[in-house]
Amino acid sequence: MLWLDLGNTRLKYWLTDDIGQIVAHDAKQHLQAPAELLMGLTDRFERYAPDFIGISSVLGDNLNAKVSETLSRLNIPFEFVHVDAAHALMKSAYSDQQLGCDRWLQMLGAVDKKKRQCVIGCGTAVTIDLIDHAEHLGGYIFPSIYLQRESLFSGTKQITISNGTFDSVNQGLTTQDAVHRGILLSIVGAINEISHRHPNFELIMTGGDAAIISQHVNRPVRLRDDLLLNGLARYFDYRNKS
Ligand SMILES: Nc1ncnc2c1ncn2[C@@H]1O[C@H](COP(=O)(O)OP(=O)(O)OP(=O)(O)O)[C@@H](O)[C@H]1O
Ligand SMILES: CC(C)(CO)[C@@H](O)C(=O)NCCC(=O)O
Ligand SMILES: [K+]
Repeated sequence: MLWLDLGNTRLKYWLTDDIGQIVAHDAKQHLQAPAELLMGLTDRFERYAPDFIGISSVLGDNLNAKVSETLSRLNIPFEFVHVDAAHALMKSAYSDQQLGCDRWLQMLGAVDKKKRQCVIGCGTAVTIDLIDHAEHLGGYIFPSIYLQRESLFSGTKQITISNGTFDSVNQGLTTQDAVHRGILLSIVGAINEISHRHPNFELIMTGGDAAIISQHVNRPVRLRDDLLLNGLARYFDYRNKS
């Protein structure tokens, strides 16, 4: 099987064998041109010769149509995931017309009906979702630390582009430190507040910035980099059985 994750920043793919082991994987910045990037990958995908391609996309109908057009040339069956708020593995009170596919799949990949869970995705946006015994209660969406920094750069005169690091939540004494520490605190503070309100929810983090952020969270965090892939596998596995 070939699995595709079309995110706002990167395109990721995984090739898995019959027992679900990853045999090839890559992640590439798509610079808002995912269909073009896919075009460049079609030779490789043809060589992989998967029997099916399962797709998570948060790119919207227009880009998804272009992606479909590109994939049609491969003569390999493919299918986009559609969020289902009434799915047997997890019910959701969230509008399934709106809930991002990546968010939903990350939850589907983590969900355990015996647990209370807080799933935090740290990609282009940071998402925080609460799940109570396989019932999604809703969540929060924040701009990532990088998006927050860009908005300060573009919306102010005196804060100019700099390449500081997000490594502390203590008060800063320079513009660069104040910006980076303030932004990191906005997300870490929110996570700590949410975890304080929901003390018996297990904290699970995934995505590119999970390691940077989790260091400052004041409760144990489970880092998982396989949630979306696991969600994709569960989704299509379930579909094939029903
Ligand atoms: N200057 C930057 N601007 C934006 N993102 C950056 C920058 N530098 C690094 N990044 C990384 O790009 C990542 C976004 O892609 P990543 O693959 O990590 O997460 P993701 O959840 O897959 O994102 P998405 O699915 O939205 O593409 C951010 O998590 C961040 O670590
Ligand atoms: C929040 C993001 C950007 C995270 O990648 C994505 O899941 C998305 O575009 N979601 C749609 C909005 C929503 O989830 O309510
Ligand atoms: K948008």
